[in-house]
Amino acid sequence: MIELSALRKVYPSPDGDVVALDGIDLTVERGTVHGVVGRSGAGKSTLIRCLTGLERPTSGTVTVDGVTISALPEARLRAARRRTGMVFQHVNLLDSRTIAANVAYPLEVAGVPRRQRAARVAELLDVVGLGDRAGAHPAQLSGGQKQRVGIARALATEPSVLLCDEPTSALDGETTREVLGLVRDLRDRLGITVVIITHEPAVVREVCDAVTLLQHGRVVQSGALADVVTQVGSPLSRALVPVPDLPPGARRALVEAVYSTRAVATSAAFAAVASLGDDVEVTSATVEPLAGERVGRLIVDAPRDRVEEVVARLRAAGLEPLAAPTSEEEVA
Ligand SMILES: Nc1ncnc2c1ncn2[C@@H]1O[C@H](COP(=O)(O)OP(=O)(O)OP(=O)(O)O)[C@@H](O)[C@H]1O
Repeated sequence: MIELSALRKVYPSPDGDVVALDGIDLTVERGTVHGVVGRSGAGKSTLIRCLTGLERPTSGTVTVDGVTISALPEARLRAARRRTGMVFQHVNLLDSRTIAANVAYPLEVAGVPRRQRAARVAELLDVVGLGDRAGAHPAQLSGGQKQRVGIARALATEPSVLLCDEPTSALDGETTREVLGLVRDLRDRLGITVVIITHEPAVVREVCDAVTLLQHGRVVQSGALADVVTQVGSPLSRALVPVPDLPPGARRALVEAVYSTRAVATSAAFAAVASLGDDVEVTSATVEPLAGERVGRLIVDAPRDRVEEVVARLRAAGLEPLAAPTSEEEVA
């Protein structure tokens, strides 16, 4: 489990201090995949660096599996770092070494004897599905395979936490799904805790159990995926369940609504709108598979004097409605 408490990081600079993290309180449950999203400069990388102990917080604490990383002296920090594996956007493998030798590298550094190392590397390559490529060199691998080697290397020292910084942004859609499938598998088989920084809503939808949105170094929204997306009008609901652009032209008043298909069938949601008559219509809608279920979001266009009636009807049908939503926000 990871616990951040009142975490603050200030970088001094000649033009004045830069507050990268401004009082972060966050818990990541053991054995879950937690996404961290936010615009460029929101503080995501700083957060990860504080988790690895590469960066010392200005104040506040970082605790990983009961060890307060932020309070450890330098000498003990190195051992603690082995408990956290890092995966980056660009894998940075040693080209002259085989895949197996790349995965073995952190074990060499940790002083693990040769025979033990070989057994562990074989096991790790099996875990990431590259057991038959041990003797290949990085240049012979696809981008997705390289990323899997990076994950195997990060797992070499048996970390309890895997920190992933934009692990799939250099990969195409199919390969992204493959790597995320592996992350899910690691969570399920090894019970590992994963923190994944991403700017891609699809990554959060596909693999995260919980998600946190950062803005200017602060937590704007955080929680289990199924909960945040059904908070109507919230930035994560809008980013993770995006509806197509509203058609141009005159609008009367808008009502936004979200629903989990576990509670409300999409046909029932549309029937509730239809029951309001011809002058109330769905102007944009989507249903996204997410967190093991499906979440729908729709925007209803209605005459201004019927907004309250629309909200009441949608609520009675089991949806979470919001009158007069502001414009769609881009958060990721
Ligand atoms: N070493 C540093 N010295 C000074 N300022 C820094 C340093 N590292 C980060 N910052 C500043 O701290 C803020 C947060 O940066 P950070 O890299 O954590 O954001 P980010 O959300 O990861 O952004 P990106 O998505 O672009 O990587 C930014 O304003 C950045 O300019």
